[in-house]
Amino acid sequence: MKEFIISEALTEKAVLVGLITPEQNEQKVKEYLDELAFLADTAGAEAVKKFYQKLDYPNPVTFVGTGKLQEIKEYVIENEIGLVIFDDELSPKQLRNIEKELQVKILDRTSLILDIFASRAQTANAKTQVELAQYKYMLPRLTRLWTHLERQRGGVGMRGPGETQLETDKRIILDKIAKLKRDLVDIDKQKSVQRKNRGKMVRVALVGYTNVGKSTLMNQLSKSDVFAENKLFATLDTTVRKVIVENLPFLLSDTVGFIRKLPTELVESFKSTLDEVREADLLVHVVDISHPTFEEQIEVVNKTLAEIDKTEKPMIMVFNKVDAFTFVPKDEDDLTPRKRENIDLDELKRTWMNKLQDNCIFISAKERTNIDALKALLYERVKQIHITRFPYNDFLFQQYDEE
Ligand SMILES: Nc1nc2c(ncn2[C@@H]2O[C@H](COP(=O)(O)OP(=O)(O)OP(=O)(O)O)[C@@H](O)[C@H]2O)c(=O)[nH]1
Repeated sequence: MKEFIISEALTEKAVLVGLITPEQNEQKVKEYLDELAFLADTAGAEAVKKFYQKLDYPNPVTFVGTGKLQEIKEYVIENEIGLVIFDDELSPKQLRNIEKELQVKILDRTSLILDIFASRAQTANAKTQVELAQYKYMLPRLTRLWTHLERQRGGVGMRGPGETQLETDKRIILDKIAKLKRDLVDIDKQKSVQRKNRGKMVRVALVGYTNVGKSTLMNQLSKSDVFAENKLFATLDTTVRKVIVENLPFLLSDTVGFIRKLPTELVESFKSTLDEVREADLLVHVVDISHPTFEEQIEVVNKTLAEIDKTEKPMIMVFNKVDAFTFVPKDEDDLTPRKRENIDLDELKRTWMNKLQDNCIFISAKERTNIDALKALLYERVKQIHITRFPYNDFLFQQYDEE
């Protein structure tokens, strides 16, 4: 089953395909494909061409229309492309038909993200979570992957009487899923013991869209050396550090970045990573304000948070990368897909501060702009939580004084 992990194959030129529908306008699809190109790059593939098609809804047989598929096919043959990536999730039937027609490797956004996850997973926990997510993704697509095996009845010893190969394969995968889930329960137990052992310290979790600068900020706040890279999902596992501001220690965790269009059942596979979010006392939502679609990224993060944790937690919004914010003036004849084209940074600050009051702050983690102000804000919030929880106990402060 390991051949499902396809990282090694992704060193090739890729073509991207997006559909413009009444739900996804042209500007949005262009932004999605830019992000898909970034994802492809992270996986090791170079996006050399983007194809778009306007349709009322995806073609149930081939996703795009037959004419468009022929156009893609000609391009693929002419330019010796080995990989075509679709921005939306393909049904097993669409996948099968497209593969048959194009005769090259076909991926969709989900399988590409899972491939990146697979190549980034370092610890047993991350590896188990990714493998579980991959099998969950694979299960409904078995007909595509395994029909050729259906004819080879009798070949594999584990098969039950009267079962087709497909049923056997499904059963094998369901068994694997069950085993991975059990493994994760064990890992969860260990992790929750670890979390309990962290004592009474207030827990703060950095959350945010992928590549917004969470690890960079973690480094700045904790002076640690967490891996920060301009690639998506540099952080798959949660890193926890003790941070001390003034005299007040608290625990800060860096979590996996969120991304749009990731199916919820796959998000669930990352349960033990996301437990860090569930069990946090305070969320620090990091935003890349220099990104053209940062508002949409905020929505994706808030939506994902609501899915994984029903309780409303206190949250601070940290608008990062102010150094990279570019102002696009009103009168410029501009083709940009930028939503905020007529807004400068001050106006943006005013808008968000009106909305969130002192629950937001504008920083540059890279250039250390306003980091001290962020520390002061964190100090206030962590102190409040600590005092509410232990009104008669200044244990934490004492503990640190004694160290
Ligand atoms: N210009 C600018 N770049 C920044 C800033 N903070 C981080 N970056 C860059 O943004 C990229 C992503 O940073 P990370 O810290 O890895 O982001 P992350 O949110 O942890 O990423 P994931 O692990 O994908 O979730 C890196 O190239 C950083 O150098 C900033 O304040 N300004």
